[in-house]
Amino acid sequence: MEASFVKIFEALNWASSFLKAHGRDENAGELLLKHHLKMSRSQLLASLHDEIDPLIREQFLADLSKHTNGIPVQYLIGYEEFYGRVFSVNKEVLIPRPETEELVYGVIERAKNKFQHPSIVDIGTGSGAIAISLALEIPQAKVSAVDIAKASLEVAEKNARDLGAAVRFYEGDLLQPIIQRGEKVDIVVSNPPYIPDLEVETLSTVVKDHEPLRALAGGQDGLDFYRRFMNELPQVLNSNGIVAFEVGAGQAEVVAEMLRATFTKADVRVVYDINQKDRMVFAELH
Ligand SMILES: C[S@@+](CC[C@H](N)C(=O)[O-])C[C@H]1O[C@@H](n2cnc3c(N)ncnc32)[C@H](O)[C@@H]1O
Repeated sequence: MEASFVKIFEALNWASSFLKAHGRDENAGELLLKHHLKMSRSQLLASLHDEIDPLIREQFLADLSKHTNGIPVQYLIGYEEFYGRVFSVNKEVLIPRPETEELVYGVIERAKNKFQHPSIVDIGTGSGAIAISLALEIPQAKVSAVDIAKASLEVAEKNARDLGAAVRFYEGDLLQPIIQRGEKVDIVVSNPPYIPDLEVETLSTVVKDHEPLRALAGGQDGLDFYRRFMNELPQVLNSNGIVAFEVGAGQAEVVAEMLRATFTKADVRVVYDINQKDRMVFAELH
C-alpha cells in the first residue's frame, strides 16, 4: 500500500487501513502517531488538518512496519496504561494486561476489609504494575516485590521512581528473598508465568516472539509456579493472610484445590473476570 497521506487525519485513515490489511489492531496507528508527534489525544484532535513533518512521517511509517512485523505497539511507544497510570515497558517485561487490573482490584477490596497496614509482596513483578498500583492505592501498606530478572527489576524500579511509589524490590526466585530475610507478610499476590510450554508456540507472534519467555512459560501444564508456591507460602504468610493469584483460563479450580490442600483453614474462591473467564483465585486464611 502506497503511503499517500500529507495531513494528520489522512495519516490516521491510512494507518487504520494498513493495519487492518495486516490483521493488526487499527487503533495502533493513533497510539504511534500521538507518540511521534508528542501530543495528547486532545492535541491530536485539534491538529487533524495540520501537515505532518516529513521526518515524523518516516518514523511513523517505520514503526507501523515494525508493528505489522510483530513488535507490540507498547514496546514501540515505551509505555502501557495500567490501573489509571502510565508504566514504562520494554522487551524485558511483560506488557501489563487489563485482566491483571482486576487482580489488583480484588486485592484492594480484600485488604481494605481485613488490614489497617497490610504488608504485601508481589512475586514476578515484571514492570512493577501490581506492586506499584497497590502501593499507591493503599498508601498505608508496606509493599515489596520480587523478580528473577535484574533487567525486569530495572524497569520496575524506574516505574516506582517515576510514579512516586515506595516499593522494596528484590532479585530472586519466588518467595526466597522474603524467606531468607525471615519476613512474614499479610498478602502474597502473583501473576506468575502460567502458559503450558507447548502452548507458548501457538501464541500470536506479537506475544511469543517479543515478550520475555520467562514471563510466559509455566512448565508442561502451566502450573509449575503454583506448585512451587505451595511449598513456600506457609513459610511467609501470616495466619490471617491472603493469597491472590492470576491464573490462565481453565486453571482456576486446580489452583484452588492446591490452596485448599495447603491451607485447610482458608476460604478459597475462584473469581471470574469481566469476560466471564476463571482468571483469579483468592485464599483468605483464618
Ligand atoms: C506473567 S509475568 C507478570 C509480570 C507482572 N507482574 C504483570 O502482571 O504484568 C511473570 C513474571 O515473573 C517473573 N519470573 C519468572 N520466573 C520467576 C521466578 N522463579 N521467581 C520470580 N520471578 C519470576 C518473570 O521475569 C516475569 O516478570
